[in-house]
Amino acid sequence: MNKELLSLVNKGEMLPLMEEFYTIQGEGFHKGTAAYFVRIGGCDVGCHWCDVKESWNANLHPPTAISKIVENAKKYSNTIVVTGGEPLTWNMTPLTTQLKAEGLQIHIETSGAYKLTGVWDWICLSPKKMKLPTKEVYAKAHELKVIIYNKDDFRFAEEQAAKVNEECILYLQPEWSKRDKVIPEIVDYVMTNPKWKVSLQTHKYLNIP
Ligand SMILES: C[S@@+](CC[C@H](N)C(=O)[O-])C[C@H]1O[C@@H](n2cnc3c(N)ncnc32)[C@H](O)[C@@H]1O
Ligand SMILES: Nc1nc2[nH]cc(C(=O)O)c2c(=O)[nH]1
Ligand code: SF4
Ligand SMILES: [Mg+2]
Repeated sequence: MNKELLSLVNKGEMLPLMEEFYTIQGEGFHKGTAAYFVRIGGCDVGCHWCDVKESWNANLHPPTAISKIVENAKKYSNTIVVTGGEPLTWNMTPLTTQLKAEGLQIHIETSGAYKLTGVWDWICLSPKKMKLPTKEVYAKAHELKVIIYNKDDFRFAEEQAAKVNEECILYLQPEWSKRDKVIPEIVDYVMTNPKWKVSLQTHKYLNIP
C-alpha cells in the first residue's frame, strides 16, 4: 500500500472492505431483522474456531473510501451492521459519523479488544479470552454474546457478565462446529441460570449469508 493510502486507512477515511451484503441479522438481540452488513478486514485476535478467517489479513481486502461504503449501504437498509474481522482495529469514527448523518441505525459486532471508536446505536460485545475487552466497551455494550466451545466457556461467560453494565443483555451462543455437543449444555445452563438467553447463528440454519 502506498504512503497516502496507508495514511487514509490509519485515519479511518478508507477501510479494508472484505464484503458487504444485505441479509437478516442471524444472532443476538436483533436476530430476524433485515440489515446491511459491512465486513471490514483485519483481525489479530486469533480465535481458532473463527468462521471468517479469510478476514484476518487486512492486506487482502481493498482500501475503500468510506463515502463509497455509505452510498451503497443507504440504498439497502436503515440498519447497518459493521463487523469483520475486528472493526475496532480501525478508527470507526469517520465511517459511523457519515452513516449517522444519513439517519441510519448502526450496530457493531466486536470482540472489544481495541479502543472503542465510532458512534453506535447498538454494541454487541463478544469477548475473547486471548485479548480481553477494554473497560469502556464493557460499560457501553448493549449485549454480551459469549461463544461456548467447551465447558470452561461457561466460567468465562460469568466472569465477563460480572464486568458489563447492568442493562446489558446476556447471550450464550454455541460455537458452530461444536453445536451438537454444546447446545444441550447451553439449554441446561440457561434454565438453571435464567439471566442468560440462548443465541443461535440462525442465518446458518436459513442458508443465507
Ligand atoms: C466473525 S466475528 C466478527 C466481529 C468481531 N471480531 C467479534 O469477534 O465479535 C462475528 C461474530 O461471530 C461470532 N463467531 C465467530 N466464529 C464463530 C463460530 N465458529 N461459532 C459461533 N460464533 C462465531 C463471534 O464471536 C462474533 O460474535
Ligand atoms: N446473517 C448474519 N448475521 C450475523 N450476525 C453477526 C454476523 C457476523 O459475522 O458478524 C453475521 C453474519 O455473518 N451473517
Ligand atoms: S475476534 Fe472475531 S474476527 Fe477475530 S478471530 Fe475472533 S471471531 Fe474471528
Ligand atoms: Mg458471521
